[in-house]
Amino acid sequence: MSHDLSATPTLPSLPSELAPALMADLPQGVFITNHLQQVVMANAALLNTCGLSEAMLIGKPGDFLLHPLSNPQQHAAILAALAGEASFQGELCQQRPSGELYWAELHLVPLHTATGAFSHCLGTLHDISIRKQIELELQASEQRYLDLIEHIPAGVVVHGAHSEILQANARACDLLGLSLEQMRGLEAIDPQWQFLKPDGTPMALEDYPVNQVLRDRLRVQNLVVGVKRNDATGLVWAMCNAFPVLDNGGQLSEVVVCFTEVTDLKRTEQALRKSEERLRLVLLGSNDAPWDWDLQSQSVYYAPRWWQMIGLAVEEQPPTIALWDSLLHPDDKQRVDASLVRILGSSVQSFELEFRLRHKEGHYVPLLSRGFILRDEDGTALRVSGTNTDLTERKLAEERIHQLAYFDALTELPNRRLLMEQLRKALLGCARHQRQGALLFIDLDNFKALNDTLGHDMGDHLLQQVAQRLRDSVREVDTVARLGGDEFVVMLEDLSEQPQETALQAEMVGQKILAELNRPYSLRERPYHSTPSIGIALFDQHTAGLDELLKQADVAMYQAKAEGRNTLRFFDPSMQASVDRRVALEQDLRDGLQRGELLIYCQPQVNVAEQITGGEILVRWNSPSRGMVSPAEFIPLAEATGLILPLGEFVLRQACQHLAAWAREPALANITLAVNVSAQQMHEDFFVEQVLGILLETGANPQRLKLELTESLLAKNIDDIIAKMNRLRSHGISFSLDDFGTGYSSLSYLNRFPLEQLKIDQSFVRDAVIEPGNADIARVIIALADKLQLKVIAEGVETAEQRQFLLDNGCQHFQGFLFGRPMPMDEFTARCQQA
Ligand SMILES: Nc1nc2c(ncn2[C@@H]2O[C@@H]3COP(=O)(O)O[C@H]4[C@@H](O)[C@H](n5cnc6c(=O)[nH]c(N)nc65)O[C@@H]4COP(=O)(O)O[C@H]3[C@H]2O)c(=O)[nH]1
Repeated sequence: MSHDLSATPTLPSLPSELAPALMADLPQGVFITNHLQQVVMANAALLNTCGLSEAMLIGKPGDFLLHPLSNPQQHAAILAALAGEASFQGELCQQRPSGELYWAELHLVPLHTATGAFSHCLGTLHDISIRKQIELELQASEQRYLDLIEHIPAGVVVHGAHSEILQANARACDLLGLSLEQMRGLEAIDPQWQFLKPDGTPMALEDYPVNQVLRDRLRVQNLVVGVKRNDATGLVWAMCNAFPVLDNGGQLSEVVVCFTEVTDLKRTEQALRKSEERLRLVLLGSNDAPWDWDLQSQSVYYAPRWWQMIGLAVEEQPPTIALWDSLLHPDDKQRVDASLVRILGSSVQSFELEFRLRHKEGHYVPLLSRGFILRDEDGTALRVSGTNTDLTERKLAEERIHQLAYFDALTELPNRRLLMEQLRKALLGCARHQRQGALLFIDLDNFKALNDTLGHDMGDHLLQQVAQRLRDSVREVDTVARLGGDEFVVMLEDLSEQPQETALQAEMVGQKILAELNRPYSLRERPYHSTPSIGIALFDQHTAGLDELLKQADVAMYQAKAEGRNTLRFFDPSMQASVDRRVALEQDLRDGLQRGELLIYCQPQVNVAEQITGGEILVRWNSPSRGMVSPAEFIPLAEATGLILPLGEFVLRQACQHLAAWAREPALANITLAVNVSAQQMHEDFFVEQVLGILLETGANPQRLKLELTESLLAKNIDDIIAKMNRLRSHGISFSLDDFGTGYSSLSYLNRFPLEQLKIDQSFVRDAVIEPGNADIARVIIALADKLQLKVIAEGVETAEQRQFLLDNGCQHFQGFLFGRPMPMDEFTARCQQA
């Protein structure tokens, strides 16, 4: 501000008249004070700047420069300069008389005479208000900028064009662990910096954000760097954005680097990555197959293991939910689809479902699918993720455990435990279906002797063969179990509703088993003969305890043993008695057939005019010991024992012989005989040949032979039956469907059978005039026959009223006591001849 006096110039000798003129033209304010510090001269520019007139200034002291707003130190320096002690240069705040403040730059230079005496002081005053204003604004702006960067939450470092740090805010100092003083001047290549890449490895110098900008002059955006600090904090992570600042000439002048700390984020990310890695390893090791289903976009992700589980290469097919659905086992589909709809529509967060998916090789893989559901605030499912676990091994293990727990290891038959469970279920089934069942307790005779003489090995071998034969002797639905040792149990379910019939069915199976187990065995190439003793107990919904039932069968088995072994016995004495009776009847029937005790009767069939058009052949058994036995009694027995085959053949032959004999008599030549054919006969391979053979042998006219089939016969092996009927039909034989309306024949394929006639069952006829329901059925049958272009005949017509009803409804053929009971053939022949 003030200068050394020795450096001040001396006043040049200037013609005094030139000085005012010179000063008047200067644009700068100039004034001169004398050694008394009075203003002696001032130019117009000065007066203008100060807002003073010459009168206000000339001759006045130079203290007009001392404005109270300016610095007191400046005042002293100005006064010293005016006194010639030193020069002055400075910027001061001044005030015009109008009160207006302005800034001025003041230069004061003391002038000396040639002898060195102070004579004058030369002053220049320049209004710098505008410049000052700009400077102040710049300062304020600078301050604002500094305040701004100081307060933003990011760290900001400003580098110069050579990477040296010019400025840094407190957040940057804090983040980088250095004070502003330590930072200023530091260059980006300073070894104090140690930056790391996102993966934690050291970052190359040229990749430091500031160096990238210096090199490329391009922004660096969102670069994550790790900063190693020398304090306890260790490593911090920051997201960096850096950009170049260019000067007016387009040259890079600064690089600004902004840091946002992301240490927490980075740690979370690292933790997440670790957790993902752990999850990946766990999944790799766990064998589970992850999947993910975005319900909104319907996009699905299946992990490689998912594909592998069902034998497909990854994405061998488009990964869709439809693919999964198409691989579902048909038996699981409905359940699983319904469960998913229910689960997604509810508020549950997780679920477990078991199902099977089709493997590429065709088999199904059992899977447990565990899923987690992501929902929005309204509870709508957005996404489902989970894993599939292959249950093959577990299922096999469960099966093995089940096998061990419920099956006998030697024979692989169910053991006592499983038998008891099945028995419990069977008893419940009895109550539901009103059907009875039977328990057959089978014990091998003399098994202990075999074990003792030939060894346990042979004993085991025999038991295995017995098990197989038992299995082969019963239906799929029946149970064969081994209780232990040589004790077996066969449980028959769903037998008849009638105790007598149930006993018969059980006895049949028992006989079959007896016969099967009596066949010779081969024990290691050695022939062996074994017999069983069988005890039978029947059960129904009233049977009390399982153990009690088993004991009854056991007791019956001991009874069989006591009665000489190799036989069967019923627990219930009345059952036993009925079985005994039945066995005797069977033997008698067999003998009776041999001895010619069977004969045929015929019942007339008439038309509307009550003329005999034919007759139904009905067999009779004239037993010397039993009298005339009804076919209702012995036909079921004949069917159960297979005797129906020779019996049926006998009846057919007898009928054909009569037809052949009648052919020559005009009164009889047109009579048609209907012969009942049982299902067993029809299912015999040679049946067609047998019928044709009898026709050939007797010479009967096939046109006069009608075969009566029952409805139930048409339910099994339909194609075979149709083929046989067609062959017989092609020879002129006709068919009538007996007992129509009592069976379950499906009307939908009735027209596939080459029938000629439907026979309305007598039960509908009997009550047709009493019970409207039966009348309706009879009407429907007649209408149906009409629709199918079949003839219709009503059987069991006993009254004129019944006949009239049938006639009124369109039935034109009748059979029943009203027209004649079944009668011996001679009688029938005579009646036809009389007509
Ligand atoms: N209440 C009443 N009954 C009447 C009337 N008209 C006829 N019947 C009886 O009804 C049965 C009609 O024979 P089905 O339905 O074929 O029923 C026959 C048939 O299924 C079977 N059957 C008879 N003979 C043979 C045969 O040679 N072979 C086969 N497989 N079964 C036969 O035995 C069943 C019973 O024969 P049957 O005792 O002779 O009994 C005959 C007959 O006597 C009537 O107006 N009122």
